[in-house]
Amino acid sequence: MEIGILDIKGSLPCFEYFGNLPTKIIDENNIKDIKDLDMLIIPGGSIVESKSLNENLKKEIVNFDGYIIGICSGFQILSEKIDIGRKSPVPIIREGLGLLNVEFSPLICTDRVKATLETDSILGKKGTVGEGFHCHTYGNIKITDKKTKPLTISEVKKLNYKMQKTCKNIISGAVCGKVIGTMVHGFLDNEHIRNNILDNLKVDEEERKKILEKNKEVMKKLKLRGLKFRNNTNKNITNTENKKEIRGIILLATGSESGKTFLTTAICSKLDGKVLVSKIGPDVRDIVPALYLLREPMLKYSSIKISDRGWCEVSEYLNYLKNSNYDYVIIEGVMGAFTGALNKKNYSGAEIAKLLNFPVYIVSACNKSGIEGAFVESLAYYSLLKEMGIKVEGIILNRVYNFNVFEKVKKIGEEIGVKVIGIRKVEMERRGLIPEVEIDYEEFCKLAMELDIQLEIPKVEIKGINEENKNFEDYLKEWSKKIKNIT
Ligand SMILES: NC(=O)CC[C@H](N)C(=O)O
Repeated sequence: MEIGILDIKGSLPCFEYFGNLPTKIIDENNIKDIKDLDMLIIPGGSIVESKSLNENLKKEIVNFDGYIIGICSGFQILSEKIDIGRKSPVPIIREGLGLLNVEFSPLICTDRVKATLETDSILGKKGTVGEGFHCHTYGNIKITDKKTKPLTISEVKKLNYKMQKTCKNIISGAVCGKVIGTMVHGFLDNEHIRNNILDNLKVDEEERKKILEKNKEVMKKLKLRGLKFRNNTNKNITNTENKKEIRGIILLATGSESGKTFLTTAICSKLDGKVLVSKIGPDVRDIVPALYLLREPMLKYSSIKISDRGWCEVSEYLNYLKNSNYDYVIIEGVMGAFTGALNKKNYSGAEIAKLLNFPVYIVSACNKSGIEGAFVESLAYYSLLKEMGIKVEGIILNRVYNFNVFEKVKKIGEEIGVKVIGIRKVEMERRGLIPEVEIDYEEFCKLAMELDIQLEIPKVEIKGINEENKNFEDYLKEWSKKIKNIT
């Protein structure tokens, strides 16, 4: 039994485990081997956005007569067409392979879901339920012909950033003969789904063992291939020592669109060792570029809940870290550090940073109020975060366009003991580099790797939740009084 996993530009072969089924890596160099496979798994990623399929690869996939399972991006390329024109006044249509009679258009979802099989397939009988998660920008599915049947229905709560009043069932997969597609990542990692596949392919015990053995090797290789993205090629990507220190930071911004995702990705590209990258709040799409270069899987711990939104509670997160062997933990904040703080308790990035008790860097971009304005704004954030008892490691001014000016604010920072780091402006105006509308992981990661960024990442002590009775309003009042005293 030979099960291929496609590892090409923009694909995420380590995002999930695919039931530990893959026994062979298929890339640009051995596409001729596709025809000899029993099954081809096409992972998620930005395969459409990265324009990764060349004519030869297309031909091999279309002519392949074994099973094909496409997940998310892998599903999209099996369809007829994909409109990736999010926030574009006109649709931006990319042709798919047409193996499934499906059309895709923008629909954002990052929920963890229960998904139910709508029809019998090698994944199991109709009515079988599995778990997994969505992580897409273009996930609206229209089936255009009866030949193709809905495969999975997902129960979702949040679509296009909006909480639904009640849980909604959306079509999340399609099947036509031996071609299968689903948006649900991790679906094959459900033990019973994996077993159904092996049963339906009539794989005996002996062969199952062989598959597992081969899969271990495949996983190792896939992971090592990711090193091409690490600037720091000490090649130490697995930390085997038990008790050792974890270093970590949280990037909290003064507002959205400050380039947090780009910085998170760039920082991860410089690190050596085992890295956990997580997002405060539910929008796990932001950490996918970092996972792309780290070749780490998306985990429940990839999203830290902010109020009731997201995947795992702060306490669960800290527990997980306590028993982990990570060298680094990089956490990307959400919107501005204080956005939502007066709304409900623990509704802001700053409050989550406090609960985690991790050091923080404040990120402020210079493109709105200039280097001067960004510095002033960050200082205000700095002092209020301090007021809240949060450790602030420093200020990162992003998109610095003039280093003479920057040096002046840096010096002023030095005089008061505040570390100010300047990151040069990177030209990122075109689609494919803007996470919010379209992102090509390969291009985005290449740019991130080239970024010169040197940060002190301090040791963190993983304790229990750092909870206090005071709420944000109290801190804000106290801090405001101090400002009043200046006048
Ligand atoms: N996770 C994925 O495979 C994402 C697919 C595609 N890039 C989208 O955002 O819709």
